[in-house]
Amino acid sequence: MTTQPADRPKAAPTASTLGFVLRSLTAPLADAPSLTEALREDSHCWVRRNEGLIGFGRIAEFTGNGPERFAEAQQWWGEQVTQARIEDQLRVHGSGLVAFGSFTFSKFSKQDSQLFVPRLLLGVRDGTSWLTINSVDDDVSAETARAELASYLSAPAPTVPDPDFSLSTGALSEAEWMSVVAAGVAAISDRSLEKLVLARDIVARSSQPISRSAVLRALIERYRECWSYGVGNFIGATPEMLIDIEAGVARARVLAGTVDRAGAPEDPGYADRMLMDSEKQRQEHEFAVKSLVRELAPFATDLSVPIKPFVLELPNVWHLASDVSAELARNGEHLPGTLALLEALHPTAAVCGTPRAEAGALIRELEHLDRGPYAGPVGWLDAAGNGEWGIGLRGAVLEDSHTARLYAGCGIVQASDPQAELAETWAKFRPMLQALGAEA
Ligand SMILES: C=C(O[C@H]1C=CC=C(C(=O)O)[C@@H]1O)C(=O)O
Repeated sequence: MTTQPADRPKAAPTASTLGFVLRSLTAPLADAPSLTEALREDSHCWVRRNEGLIGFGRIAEFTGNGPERFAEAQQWWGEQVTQARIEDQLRVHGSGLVAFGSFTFSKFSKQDSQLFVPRLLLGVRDGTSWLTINSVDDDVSAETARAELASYLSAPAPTVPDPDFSLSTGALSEAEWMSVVAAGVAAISDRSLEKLVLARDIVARSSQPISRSAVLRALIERYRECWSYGVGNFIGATPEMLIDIEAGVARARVLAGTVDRAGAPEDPGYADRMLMDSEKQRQEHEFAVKSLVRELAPFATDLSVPIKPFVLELPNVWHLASDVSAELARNGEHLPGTLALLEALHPTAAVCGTPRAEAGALIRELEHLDRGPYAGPVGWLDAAGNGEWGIGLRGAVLEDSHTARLYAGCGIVQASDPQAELAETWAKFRPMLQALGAEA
């Protein structure tokens, strides 16, 4: 684990042990640019339906890995928050001191998990816009915040050259991955495993530099129902909400069960028949809902779970979806820590399987893939325990200026067919391939 203010060497102590404190000022912003207008190449991003957060710069950060990554992040964040001086004139979801974060799917990942405090944050919620400026020790004013925003925005949005991509398989070829799926199906029969999620990666290389902001803008505009995220080099648009915590109420959108819209007949009943009437899809979905509910229940006083799912329509696919909500149990004044909650909920059976431990072990054995942040929690949290954390799906890691590694996975149950699952991964790669300009 390393914890440090962003501009100091990696091994530096935390802000609080150095004796300085974070200061955070949130003020309303008149004449704010739209979030997509404000996106710049290195912006941090969390946007859905043109609302959310765009951040600039970093003033403090945590990186860590291994089994303690959530606990260590919680400790780091707790230290920052205890000492922080926060002036929040708005008190809406996303105002005040906020950190962006992304956690790896696996405790065995060689990649880092991260939490960081941006220097500046532009927020929009329910028609209100605000600007938050964070600093270490110095007092900063709303005028400084506005001047800094203007300076960030004076950097021109990059022009997007005609992209020219070549695609290659990642850890496994398509044939190898299909045999992995077949092995997964066999294991379900042999090992009293009920569901397993198997993923694969592909690599998109461009002869031109990839514009991170152009890709995010395309995702925000096309995938309005999804949460478009850009946290470090991990970008995407996820349709799945692991947990949204606002004033003690937690909400999740659980997804599992997929039908490709490409080539689907123009028949209004088609998606319903393929999803709601399919025992395989309903079963796959049920495992995901049960896993979320099982882990959320100990933290909740009141859980509301729909009796049956609905069909969520996205530009690329239809999914079975269930919106779960809960009142979080308080310990005196205190709500459960956001990161402790994330640690308990992650990974659900939408991205791992049932039972969780057996599925996780089999994923490691079969996939030959370090998932990195793919299928891990991605989002933001504030000082009071609010936050929005999606499951990092339909995304890519920008490995360098010309290379994006894309990930997609599928829920495997006894009735799964490897060829159909392979086709489903292509439907799930589509949002990112189109946003990159690598697919029409
Ligand atoms: C694992 C992924 O999707 C999950 C979420 C929705 C539907 C899924 C499915 O039908 O398999 C997956 O559980 C992915 O997009 O990589």
